[in-house]
Amino acid sequence: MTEADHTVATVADTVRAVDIDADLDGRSVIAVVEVPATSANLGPGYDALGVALDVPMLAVAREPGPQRVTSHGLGAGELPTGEDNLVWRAVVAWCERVGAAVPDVSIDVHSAIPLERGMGSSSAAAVAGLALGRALVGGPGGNADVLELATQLEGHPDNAAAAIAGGLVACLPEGGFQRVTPDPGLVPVLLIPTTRQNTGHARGVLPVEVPLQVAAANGARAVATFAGLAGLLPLRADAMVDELHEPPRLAIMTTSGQLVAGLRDAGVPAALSGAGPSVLALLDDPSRLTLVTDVVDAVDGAVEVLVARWNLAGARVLRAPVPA
Ligand SMILES: Nc1ncnc2c1ncn2[C@@H]1O[C@H](COP(=O)(O)OP(=O)(O)O)[C@@H](O)[C@H]1O
Ligand SMILES: N[C@@H](CCOP(=O)(O)O)C(=O)O
Repeated sequence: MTEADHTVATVADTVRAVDIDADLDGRSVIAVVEVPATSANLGPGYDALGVALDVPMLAVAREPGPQRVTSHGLGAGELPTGEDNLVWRAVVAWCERVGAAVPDVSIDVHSAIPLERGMGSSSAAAVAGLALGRALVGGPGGNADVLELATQLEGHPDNAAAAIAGGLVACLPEGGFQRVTPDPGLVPVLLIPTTRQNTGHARGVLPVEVPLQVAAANGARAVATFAGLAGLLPLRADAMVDELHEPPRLAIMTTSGQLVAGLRDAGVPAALSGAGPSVLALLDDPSRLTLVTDVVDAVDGAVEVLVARWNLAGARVLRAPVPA
């Protein structure tokens, strides 16, 4: 299966229907974790704000099989199957952190999170591996160690924090984050172009320095965006405007630029999702979806419209070994 063959919505249904207790080739299940997709930045909250969405990744550890990692769903056929796979590297990172021997397991990953689309696939993979490692070998509970290791693997904390805790998060520069429940009256809609954007590359186009006034204005809008998403104030389209990372990124992602501009012109709060190319729009009334589809119909390039829901649970252990 290639990503072009299936929509995120149909693959998400397939992943939700996976029988996580099924043996495979006689190899029984040892541990299972589920991790959500995420949308980071939310406009002005570069490397700081993130939300979790109901698009799942499942990682199932079984007795060892022919390869270390097998990917199903989105990413199958292109992701590494050996010890260089990010999910496995995260399992190893957790074991090293807690001083445990790395267990000899094979992992099946079932993912509906498309690669390099700005929906946090790499963070989900890292958090899945760390959570699976903890389920397999134990170690400290809480979020701190998982977030620290995921941030090391990723280079930024925003997706990882949302993937760990679910909901809406604000990451603090010195580490850690604060989480709130996003406004249940807001509907997150993802516009997912078929094109891809490697996050590392999209970080490389950003300026090293910005003027003080730009930084100050961005900070003000980030506060208004967080308050709006948390349901404390109405979410305004002009609050989600960013001047740090979106201008250089939208200059290299034409369809995303058209989507963001069209949505904001229509008064719909919207932002580049993560490093793109997907775009996140927020609707305070589901009937406003036609405003979104009108903008999508007007742009160049194919775009999937995914009406999503908030994920509030974050990373969950669905099966774990019974302690001896
Ligand atoms: N299911 C997965 N298993 C292993 N690695 C993954 C998985 N999903 C994503 N990755 C890794 O993350 C990379 C994509 O990360 P990135 O460029 O940050 O885009 P995204 O916006 O999707 O996070 C992939 O090329 C791969 O290396
Ligand atoms: N803050 C990061 C977020 C990247 O998210 P992704 O889903 O595109 O990996 C950034 O803007 O680089």
